[in-house]
Amino acid sequence: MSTVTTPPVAAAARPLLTVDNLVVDYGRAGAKGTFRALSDVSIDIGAGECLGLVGESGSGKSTLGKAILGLTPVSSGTITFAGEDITNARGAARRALASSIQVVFQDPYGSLDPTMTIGDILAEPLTASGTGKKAAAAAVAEMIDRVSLPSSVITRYPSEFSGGQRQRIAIARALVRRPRLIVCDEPVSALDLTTQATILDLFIELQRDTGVSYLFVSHDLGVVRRVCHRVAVMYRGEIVETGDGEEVTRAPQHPYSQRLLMASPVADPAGQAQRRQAWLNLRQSAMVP
Ligand SMILES: Nc1ncnc2c1ncn2[C@@H]1O[C@H](COP(=O)(O)OP(=O)(O)OP(=O)(O)O)[C@@H](O)[C@H]1O
Repeated sequence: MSTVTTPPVAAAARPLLTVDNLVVDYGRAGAKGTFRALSDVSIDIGAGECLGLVGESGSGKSTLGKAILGLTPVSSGTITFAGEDITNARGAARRALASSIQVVFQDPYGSLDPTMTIGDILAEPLTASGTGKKAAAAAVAEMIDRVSLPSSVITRYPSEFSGGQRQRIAIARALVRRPRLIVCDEPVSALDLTTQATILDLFIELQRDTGVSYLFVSHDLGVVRRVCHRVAVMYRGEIVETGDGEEVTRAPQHPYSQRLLMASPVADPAGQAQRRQAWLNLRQSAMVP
C-alpha cells in the first residue's frame, strides 16, 4: 500500500489556469459537417493543484488538453494562464509558453524518438531554447535522478526500456524546463497496475517537490481519486460536475458521473455486482439514456 499522499494546495489569489466558456468545433467554421467537441467548458486550476478530468471515450477530454496546449484551434471562449490570455496563441507567443506548459502523453512507446539517446531526448528542449550544453547536461542528470532512474540511462535508447521506465523518461522530459503546468493525457492507462501505482506516486512526489500543477486526464476514477485534489466530469463536450476529488469519485451527484463510477471496475466481485444493480436501478428510473 502506497504511503504517498497528494500535497495540500495553498490558497491563491487567482488560479494559474482559467478556461472560460470554451468552444471547440472540428471542421471548417460554419461549414456543413462541423462537429462541436467542446461546448461552453469552464475550469480553473490553482498553483500546485491537480485537477482530474474524467469522462467516457469521446467526451472531449483530450480536446480540452489540446486546446490548452495550442494543438487545436479554439472557436470561442478564453484560456488564461498566469494572468495572460493565451487563447489560440501562435508563433513566438506559443513557443514562449513551452517552458511553462508541458504534456505527458498516454503512449510511452510512441512518444519518445527511437533514434535519440535518452540524454539527447532530455537535453533537446533545453538546448533548443538556448541553454548551454554544460548546463543542459547538469539539468538532465538532476531530472534523471528525480524520476529515480540510474544515471547510466543517458547513453541508452528508448527501445531498451519498459513502459514504466519510458513513462518516467517522458515525465523527466516534461519537467526538464521546469513548467508550471503539465497536461497529463491518460499517462498511466497503457501501464500494468503495479507500474501505474509507482508512476502515480511519482506524479504526487514531483508535485510536492516542485509545486507543478496538473490537468490529469483519465477515464479511470480510481486513478484520479489517487492523485487529484478536484475532479471535473465531462460528458458530450460539457462539464457536468466539478468538485472535491474524493467526493466526486465516491458519491457523484450527476447521473453521468454516477454511470462512470458504476462502469469503473472494483476489486471484489460482490462490490461489482452491487454497482451493476445500482446502475440497472438508475437506468430503470430513466435518469440516464
Ligand atoms: N481532429 C478531429 N476532427 C474531427 N473530430 C475529432 C477530432 N479529434 C477528436 N474529434 C472528435 O471529438 C470528440 C472528442 O474527442 P476527444 O479525443 O477529445 O475525446 P476523449 O474524451 O479524449 O476520448 P478518449 O478517452 O477516447 O481519448 C470525439 O467525438 C472525436 O471523435
